[in-house]
Amino acid sequence: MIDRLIKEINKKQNPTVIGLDPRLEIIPTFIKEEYFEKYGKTPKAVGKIFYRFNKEIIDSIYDIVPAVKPQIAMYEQYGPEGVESYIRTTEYAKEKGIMVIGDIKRGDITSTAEAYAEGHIGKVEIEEKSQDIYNQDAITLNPYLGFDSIEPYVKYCKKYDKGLFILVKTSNPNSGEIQDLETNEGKLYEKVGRLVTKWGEELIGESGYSQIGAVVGATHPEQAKELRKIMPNTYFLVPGYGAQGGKAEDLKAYFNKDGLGAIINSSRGIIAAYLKEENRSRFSEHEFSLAAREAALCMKEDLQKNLF
Ligand SMILES: O=C(O)c1cc(=O)[nH]c(=O)n1[C@@H]1O[C@H](COP(=O)(O)O)[C@@H](O)[C@H]1O
Repeated sequence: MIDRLIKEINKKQNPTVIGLDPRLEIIPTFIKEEYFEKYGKTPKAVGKIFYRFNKEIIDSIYDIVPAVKPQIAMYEQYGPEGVESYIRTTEYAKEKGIMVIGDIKRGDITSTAEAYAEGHIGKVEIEEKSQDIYNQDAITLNPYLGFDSIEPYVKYCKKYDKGLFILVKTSNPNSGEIQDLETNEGKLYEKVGRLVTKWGEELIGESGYSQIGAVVGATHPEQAKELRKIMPNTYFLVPGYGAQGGKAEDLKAYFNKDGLGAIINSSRGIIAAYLKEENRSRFSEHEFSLAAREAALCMKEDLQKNLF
């Protein structure tokens, strides 16, 4: 998976991933009206609305961006119809040749992790067929339960060429409360970084990077510098650019000298670009996907200018 991702990043000359985090308040009114009229104000309508919105976003960016990262909470909150919308979205992204990082942030004991792993990055046996239900190339995981909660996923990474991005230093303001605690081996996030590196050693691909990556927030460049040293073969998924205040000029430390090693995420900054103050007079709500494309190209340019 990591070799495929790097190939896409190189091909598109763009180390970014667009977050597909739909919320009703950012969806254009004309889309909401269409489906609310047909299905009433129901979870079914919301599922259709999200898919319609995502499909147009994917159509507008699939040729310039290597991957999308749908955040499953936005869909799960609407029950089965929301989850169906998530699955249709990942299916469509794959159809358009764009990679999918499923932001599912799971973490549980081995027996439960087995089910999560089989369902999300393995194949489930139904009707004598094995099926990849969620169409994800990689997923995010929470490592707080230790290696026996991660191991079940590793098996499927090997078997089906999938990847993991494990939370090491998250972007949120309170991340330090636990992640920055001092241990006898440095800060906790450094210790977790070393563990993730060790877990990934047996999954290093041709590119020299492991299929087991790490999540390192764009809002913590100082910590990223330390982690980059500890984790030379680990790819960083870097959320927090844009809406959370992460700036391109701070992101150099997340990359290795080879110009690889990190993929930067932006969700609201791209998919809700048409709602930005400066864009309101330039794009109508019918042009939300044009605004998203322009924002994705701006992000690419911003990174290229400041990083390489
Ligand atoms: O794993 C993640 O993707 C993640 C980790 C983290 O430390 N911080 C973080 O913001 N995220 C996710 O990245 C996305 C950020 O969205 P925006 O702030 O809108 O760009 C959301 O889907 C978050 O759930």
